[in-house]
Amino acid sequence: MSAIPVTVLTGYLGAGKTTLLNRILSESHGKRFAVIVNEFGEIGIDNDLVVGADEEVFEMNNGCICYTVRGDLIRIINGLLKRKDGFDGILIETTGLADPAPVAQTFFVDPVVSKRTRMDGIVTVADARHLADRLADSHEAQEQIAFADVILLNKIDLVDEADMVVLEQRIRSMNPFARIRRTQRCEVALDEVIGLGAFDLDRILAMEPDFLGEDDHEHDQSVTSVSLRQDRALDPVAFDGWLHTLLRVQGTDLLRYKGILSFKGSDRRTVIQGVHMLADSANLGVWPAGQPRESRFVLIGRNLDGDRLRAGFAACAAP
Ligand SMILES: Nc1nc2c(ncn2[C@@H]2O[C@H](COP(=O)(O)OP(=O)(O)OP(=O)(O)O)[C@@H](O)[C@H]2O)c(=O)[nH]1
Repeated sequence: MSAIPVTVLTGYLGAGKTTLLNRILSESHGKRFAVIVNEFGEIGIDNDLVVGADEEVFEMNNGCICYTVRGDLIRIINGLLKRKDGFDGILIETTGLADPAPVAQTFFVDPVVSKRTRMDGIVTVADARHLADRLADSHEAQEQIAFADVILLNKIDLVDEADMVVLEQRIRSMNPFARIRRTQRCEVALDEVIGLGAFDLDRILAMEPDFLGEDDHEHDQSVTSVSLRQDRALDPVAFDGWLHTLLRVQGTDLLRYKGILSFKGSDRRTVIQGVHMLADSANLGVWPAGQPRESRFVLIGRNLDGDRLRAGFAACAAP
């Protein structure tokens, strides 16, 4: 049974999450998605999405299944995995104020859920008109940008080109790895947000975030990123120890990390990714012919000490 890709959709209040969901629920894309709307907290979702607000589960006429979560996310997903009619993907909307981390972590923690699903990506919808203000005053808004694999910079009709460029630079300085898409009413091809596969890792890791200002102190921003590379194969025990210690000591600061690693004694590519303290690893298959077996690991978070991280990672190289 292949693992079902899960996409977490996040974004500040009013950014356009429901607009994107409506698009997915009503477009004829020929795919079957299960959409889980996280209704914890007092922030309801738009009535046009929740057709029958009393029901927990309902099917849209394009085949998508919509769930509103009033109970436990794991219970809902377990129920969903028991359904005989398969899914092409699961999409979870978190409320605008929610920290996406616990939702993303669910997929690494629960044994059944982590076996049957895989985190495909985190999509953040940002309101281009208000993002700069929110980044200044909201911790959640910063985290939503830092976590993202894809950022829809939405409501571009309300912002001029010069402001957009500044905004994109600002986003880049916080998260050099995310794919940024400018949208109006979240108009975006579905395969830009769903089915990214392994977080688009190859593309992300192929970038040179060092050029994008990881140690750039011009911006007084607490969220930064560090990218690590190593030509020599890693010692699995040393890496495990280093990562465990790092997560124990700095897990709360680590918003997101992901990497493709080459371990001594293995001809497979290992993917490691995580959110805060919880990490997950998987095998990507053998290294493609002609591709250097280089380990690459990127971290996004607060209070990251680049030199220390580089030294720690370098020490994981196998003798
Ligand atoms: N001008 C403009 N308005 C938009 C755009 N996209 C969405 N909106 C409007 O912005 C408002 C908020 O959009 P929603 O999709 O409800 O946003 P949300 O993130 O789901 O909001 P919450 O669920 O309250 O957090 C709605 O009135 C939308 O019609 C856009 O590209 N341009």
